[in-house]
Amino acid sequence: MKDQNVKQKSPVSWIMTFAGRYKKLYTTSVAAAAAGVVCGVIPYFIMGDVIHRLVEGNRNWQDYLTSGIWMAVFWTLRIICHSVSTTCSHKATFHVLGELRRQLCDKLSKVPLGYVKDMPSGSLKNIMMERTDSIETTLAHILPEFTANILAPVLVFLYMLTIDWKMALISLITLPLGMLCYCLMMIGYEENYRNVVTKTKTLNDTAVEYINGIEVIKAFGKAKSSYERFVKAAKEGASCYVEWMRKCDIPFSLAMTLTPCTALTVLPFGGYFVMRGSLAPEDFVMIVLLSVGLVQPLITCMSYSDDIGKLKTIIGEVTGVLTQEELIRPETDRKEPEDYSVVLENVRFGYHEKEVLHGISMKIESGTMAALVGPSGSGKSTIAKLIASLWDVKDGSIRIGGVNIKDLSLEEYNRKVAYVSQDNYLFDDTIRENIRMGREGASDAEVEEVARRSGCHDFIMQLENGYDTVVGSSGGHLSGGERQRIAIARAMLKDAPIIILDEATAYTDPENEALIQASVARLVRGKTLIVIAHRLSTVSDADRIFVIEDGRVNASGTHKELLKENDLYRRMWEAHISVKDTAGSSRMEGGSRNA
Ligand SMILES: Nc1ncnc2c1ncn2[C@@H]1O[C@H](COP(=O)(O)OP(=O)(O)OP(=O)(O)O)[C@@H](O)[C@H]1O
Repeated sequence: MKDQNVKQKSPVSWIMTFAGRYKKLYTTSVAAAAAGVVCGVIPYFIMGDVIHRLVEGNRNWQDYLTSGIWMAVFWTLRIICHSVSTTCSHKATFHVLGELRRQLCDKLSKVPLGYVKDMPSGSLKNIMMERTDSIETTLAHILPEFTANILAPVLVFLYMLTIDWKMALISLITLPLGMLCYCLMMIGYEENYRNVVTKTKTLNDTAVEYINGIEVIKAFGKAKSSYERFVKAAKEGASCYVEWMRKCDIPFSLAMTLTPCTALTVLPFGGYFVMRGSLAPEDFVMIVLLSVGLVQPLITCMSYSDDIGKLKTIIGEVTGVLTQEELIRPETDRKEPEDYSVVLENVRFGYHEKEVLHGISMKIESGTMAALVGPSGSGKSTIAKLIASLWDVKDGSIRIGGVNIKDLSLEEYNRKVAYVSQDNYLFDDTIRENIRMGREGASDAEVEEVARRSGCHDFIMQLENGYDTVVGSSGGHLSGGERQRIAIARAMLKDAPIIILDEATAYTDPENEALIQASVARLVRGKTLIVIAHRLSTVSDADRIFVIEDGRVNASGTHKELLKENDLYRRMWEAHISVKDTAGSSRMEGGSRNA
């Protein structure tokens, strides 16, 4: 399905877009609902016939018994049809919801990382879970019940026309008045509903932020102000809803009172026609009975307009996600890279409107180690993320082994590149499974081997359940350094030919960092390694160091060359050495004090 096709569709065709091979179930559901309506109306015809026979003086009780049995049969059939109809529509609806979530999940893996990161943390989850769930009842009931509730009064009205056309029309007099009141209530519906949705979203995002940021909130004594923000959002959400409901009160009550009042017109006019002799008393009784059943289904239909409004808003939100621009990639590789060299040619990129990379060009030979260094905010991580294909360049190109990465499929590309950042996410699973995520199907022995070689086996074995220790949500049961080491082991298990380490050891103490570096160096031998590190000593033996300043490559070369030729690098190196010296001497001072 092309996502663009999802845009601007009516709710029914939108549902059908996701129903796939379950479309037939919806068709069956509607057909069964229609059959149920016919079965539900036939007893009225039989009833009319019974009244006629009674008035004509028929005293044969067997005739009435047969009519009663037929009425029971049709009512039973009506219940069976209703049950078939709802079963089919529910089955189809659960498939639609499943498909919807699958497409949303799939979409998130194809859109640029920035889109996901820029959304408040609660919003996407809210769209995928709560909001999608909330349309289940509407989706399951709308098609069969709308059909039934429209078709039934139409059939009843047609039947009334055959009895007495004037009385049939008279029975509808209050309907337009009721509808008018209902329409008045619906003025500004979409805007009001959107308003409620926005307020609910704000409340949701505030709650998620409050929970996610609880550590900072406590540490900085912000509990009161954060709680107040949450309460304010809750109050605004509630008052916006109450205000809307208050506006609806009078027109809604009038609509609900006027619409079913068929008796107001049918009784006086019918009585008058009977007295004048232009309407048979038995037809009058029948018209009164039918007029009662004429309006109720229409009221039920009107009550769906609320659900349809909600459905439209949710369709808008879901299509908003589904129509997001994806990273432009083919399904399969258009060309096979010759090697694993990485070349950036005049790359320009910006988050939103602000450009942060202003024409970056660099060449990293296959199988070598390159380092990106530079002041904070100069664009190092952005370059790494572009190479890892988390965003698309705005201008220029990135080539792997001579092939533009836009000509490589995302799936294949992900196999070729392993990216480890400062904040690698660990899933709430065991350490073993978190490492195994690097290569599906890796054996326990392979997982342990890579952990040993990445220098995390020892600390894992000290945990209560070793490799079977569950790391908690986002790896919260582990320290920052431990999380990073596991993320490195996971990337090493992937065994990708290009490895990007973006401050991957930032949380690790210098001793452990040196250990990890040595392990990584052994593990990545022969691969292309791109490292970003603030501690310059950890990258001084890189084959090539790129000095990034303000979104541009200021210089490149080996450590020795840059020390000799580049002012910025020399200053950074001197600052790094003096910090190291200070840290070293204070450690020594601390040591002598302790001695
Ligand atoms: N998601 C984002 N949205 C908007 N601007 C961003 C985003 N990520 C980074 N930036 C901006 O882009 C610029 C480059 O950031 P980047 O993280 O690439 O720098 P860096 O050199 O890696 O910094 P550091 O060494 O501190 O990690 C900065 O001005 C930063 O504020």
